[in-house]
Amino acid sequence: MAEYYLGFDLSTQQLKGIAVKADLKLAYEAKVDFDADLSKYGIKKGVLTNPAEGEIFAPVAMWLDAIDLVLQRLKEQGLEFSKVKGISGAGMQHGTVFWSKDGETLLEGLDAGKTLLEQLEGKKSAFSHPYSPNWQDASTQEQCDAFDGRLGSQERLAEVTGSKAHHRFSGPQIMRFRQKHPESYAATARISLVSSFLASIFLGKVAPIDIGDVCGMNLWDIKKGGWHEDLIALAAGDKGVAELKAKLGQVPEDGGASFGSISPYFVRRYNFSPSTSIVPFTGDNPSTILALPLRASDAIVSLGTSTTFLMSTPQYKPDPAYHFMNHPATAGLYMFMLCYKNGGLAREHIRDALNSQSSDSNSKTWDNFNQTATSTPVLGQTSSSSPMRLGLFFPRPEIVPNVKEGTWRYLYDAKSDSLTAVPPQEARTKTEDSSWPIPEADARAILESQFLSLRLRSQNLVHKQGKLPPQPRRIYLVGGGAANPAIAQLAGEVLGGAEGVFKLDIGGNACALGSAYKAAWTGLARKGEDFEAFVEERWNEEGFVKKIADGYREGVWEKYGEALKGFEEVENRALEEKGEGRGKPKEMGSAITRDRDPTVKHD
Ligand SMILES: Nc1ncnc2c1ncn2[C@@H]1O[C@H](COP(=O)(O)OP(=O)(O)O)[C@@H](O)[C@H]1O
Ligand SMILES: O=C(CO)[C@@H](O)[C@H](O)COP(=O)(O)O
Repeated sequence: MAEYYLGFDLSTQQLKGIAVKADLKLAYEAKVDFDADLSKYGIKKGVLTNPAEGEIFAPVAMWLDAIDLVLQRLKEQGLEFSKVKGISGAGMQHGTVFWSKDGETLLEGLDAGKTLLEQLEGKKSAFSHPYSPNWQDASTQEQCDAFDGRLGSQERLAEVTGSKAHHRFSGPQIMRFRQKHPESYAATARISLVSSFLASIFLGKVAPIDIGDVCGMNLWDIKKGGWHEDLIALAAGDKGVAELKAKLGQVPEDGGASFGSISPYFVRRYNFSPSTSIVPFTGDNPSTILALPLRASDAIVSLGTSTTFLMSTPQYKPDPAYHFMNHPATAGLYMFMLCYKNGGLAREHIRDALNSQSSDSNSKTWDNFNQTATSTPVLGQTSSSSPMRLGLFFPRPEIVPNVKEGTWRYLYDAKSDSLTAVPPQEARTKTEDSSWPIPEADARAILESQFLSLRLRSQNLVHKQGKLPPQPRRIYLVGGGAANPAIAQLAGEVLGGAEGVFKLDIGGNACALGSAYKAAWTGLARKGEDFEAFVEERWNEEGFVKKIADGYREGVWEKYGEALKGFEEVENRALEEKGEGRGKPKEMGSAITRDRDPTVKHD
């Protein structure tokens, strides 16, 4: 009898669910698109905003609706839930859900004849606050300054927790929630991350936070393997340490140990077997690295709403310029991550500007954007001596670097190492128009800019590839943007990749797939078999991945290397003009000038 393992991904714009068989082959997949399916919540691109305070958040009720809907869709496709042996999942990182004092009782007593929404957001609410702060939120600069200051420096905070303070990280967010909504904070019995919220629904009680995802909070001491007392005191107020620890709960060390069996609600309502195991749900990025048997110097670029760059490494080399987190399945491994807020939506802005000039001005297709990006020469140079076009395109405040929203366009002369600002469109003359036609030149420039930033910050973590200079061995593209051939081409041109640029050829969602693999590993692995060995054994290279673009191109990769210095300077100018937070002048430099020896271990 076939048996299935389910993986979910609750991300910014969708909830996706997929089922794999024991050989890890994809069997079923379904999704709920929040804007298309649940527009009644008034969301746009999955979220609500309060621009006056830089707040971005999502209604928890919408996610409850989405869970019922995605299960219905999986059922309609023919998935027999009684054959599901294990469930895991992932949630967008950093977001918190605040459970009320009634939350756990309501979860435990769910009536299979009613929907989740009716019962958890009904007469009594399971939540002390109806919204979950979203990772795009930028309202916590004051709290971030306090977090960076508490341990003395951004470097020290990064050393202890894996990251300097970030607006979206749960610690600063919880601190602000306590300050802004003291009554709701007092009425909060438990706090979940988005991942552990989703696990809680399936488990029928509040599930623990996962060992990988907990590193996205600025509250967890990675080396100690426990909550950091001083940072908890900062978020909670000095007298509230024990209270906040109780709200957050214990974090199990083993990311693969089952939490127990599925809630009776899903047994009765959807006919799951009562023995279906609920396996720790982790963050969407940690889960994504589980979808591939990553080797040294392999990199994943996730092109969702955010752009993230992910590597799996045994080295813990924290720095304020990026993030380190515990690997979600294997103790002793870490996930290296860069995360950009201006990913998919920033590219869409330029796509829409180009399409608005065409006959079908409302078109949402990428053809125009792709054709324009690939027909523009490398860095916009018409000859090897003409200046390079370097830009930053941030319609929303950015994380890397920490600057407010804005657009910067510069012409860079690599020989004299000088930058000339391109004036805004309304103040431009005809000559300048040809040096940077807007929006045409933006199509290539935004892709180059996004990949140059990744290259700049990851160059210390990649190794020589045979005779080729240090660069990724393979680049794997995942997320919505991975479907785009122009993006794949530019990823290879800028970042290299000795073997090329690849994408998963199994379904549309690496993150949910990674979760389903974890559920399968927990259910099927031999005693002591680690996650990597389990996946490697079942890996079918031809069936699972597909090469979609060349990587390293001699001459082109080196040309982008010449642009890095100018690009770093463009970021510095943006930081000077619109940077946020303490330490803004250091933010960039540290990424390139610090130790260049990738073998150095910090203990
Ligand atoms: N063909 C395409 N080319 C470029 N970007 C695309 C394409 N298809 C989808 N996208 C982008 O993918 C994004 C959604 O990606 P997805 O990984 O599903 O998002 P999330 O996980 O953040 O909800 C959209 O914002 C869109 O910009
Ligand atoms: O904030 C981060 C990671 O630190 C984001 O990557 C979120 O985890 C959201 O991811 P997507 O919705 O873009 O997949």
